[in-house]
Amino acid sequence: MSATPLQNDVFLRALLRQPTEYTPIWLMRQAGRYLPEYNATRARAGSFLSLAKNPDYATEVTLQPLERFPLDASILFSDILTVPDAMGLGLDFAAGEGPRFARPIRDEAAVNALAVPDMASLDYVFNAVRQIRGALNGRVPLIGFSGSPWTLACYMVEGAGSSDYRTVKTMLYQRPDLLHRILAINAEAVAQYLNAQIEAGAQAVMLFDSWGGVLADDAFKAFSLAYTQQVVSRLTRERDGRKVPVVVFTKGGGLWLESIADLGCDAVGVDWTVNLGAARKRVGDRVALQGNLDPMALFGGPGNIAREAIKVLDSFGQVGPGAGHVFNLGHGISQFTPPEAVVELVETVHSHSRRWHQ
Ligand SMILES: Cc1c2[nH]c(c1CCC(=O)O)Cc1[nH]c(c(CCC(=O)O)c1C)Cc1[nH]c(c(CCC(=O)O)c1C)Cc1[nH]c(c(C)c1CCC(=O)O)C2
Repeated sequence: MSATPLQNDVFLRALLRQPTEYTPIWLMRQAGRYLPEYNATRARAGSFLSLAKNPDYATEVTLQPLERFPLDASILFSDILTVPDAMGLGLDFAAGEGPRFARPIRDEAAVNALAVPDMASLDYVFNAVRQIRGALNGRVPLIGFSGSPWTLACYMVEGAGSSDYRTVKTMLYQRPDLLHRILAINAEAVAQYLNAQIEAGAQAVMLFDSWGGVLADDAFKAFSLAYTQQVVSRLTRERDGRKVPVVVFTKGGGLWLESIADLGCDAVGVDWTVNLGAARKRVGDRVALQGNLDPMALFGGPGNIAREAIKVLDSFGQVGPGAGHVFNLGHGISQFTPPEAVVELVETVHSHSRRWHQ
């Protein structure tokens, strides 16, 4: 990997709770359908999957939001479902629908046949990481990511998105042994996958536990948290003399912030239902926090977007010694977001946050 020094490491320092002059910002799903240039590249590629599997296209769309907005981090353009795809489940994105697996894991025979995939089958992801690092040339850090073992299991068992998670929860309550076997395989696969991204040049990594929040309290601990913990404990935490921060984002995880902060990660991502100031009191200075503007606040129109962003910054408050805040949305940006809304958001966060960093 090239040794180009980072020109902007505010994001990495905030995650590590080191002093910064302002609050860094990036947005979940910052490369995506709300950008006309993304839609143009996807049309050339033919489909989402051919875009994501081609490192040239993946590099192009990763950089698109950075050309428009002065964001403080970039995120690998890929998807969390690359791992189950590499396990042979047959991923497909039907037009206008969400993801779908041709061969979901529904019974004991399918669980018996499941294994950690050969990481060589995910080389297109690691090649994209290397190529993006080259194209970034030190502008901002690159975030690698994966789904959490539980969130991946949701898609693997359901075979698609779900409104009630009935299939995977049926397995959870009827045959917890099968679900535990899937989760153990996922934890090992995710750890290898993230370590290979770090090896290829990812400078921070994030685990998306997008469906942790649908679980009952005890089930969250046994089926989500325990396996995220296994992943975090297996990660490479330093590379080329720099720490590689780990962020864990659990959508709907507000009730379990203390437990998530105790995983050994550097930062906890929070959705918009959480009061950031209260969250900070609960986790103390054990971890940095990332979040948490309601993505729909970007539909508020001029002035109102700034007002809502300021509320988030003021809720976190003074970013003194040992504290860290990375501004983000509480979940992915909507495909209907007007790009001008992001201009106002980034400008507001960069300018208003300075008063909290003195
Ligand atoms: C659950 C999940 C998925 N994928 C992801 C998650 C976790 C985050 C979350 O909770 O939202 C993660 C993801 N997916 C994508 C990224 C790219 C990086 C970024 O810019 O943040 C990331 C980090 C690209 C994508 N992944 C997908 C798109 C849209 C595909 C398109 O271009 O048509 C993008 C830009 C497709 C996808 N991928 C997934 C779904 C449910 C869908 C369909 C829904 C939708 O269309 O928004 C699974």
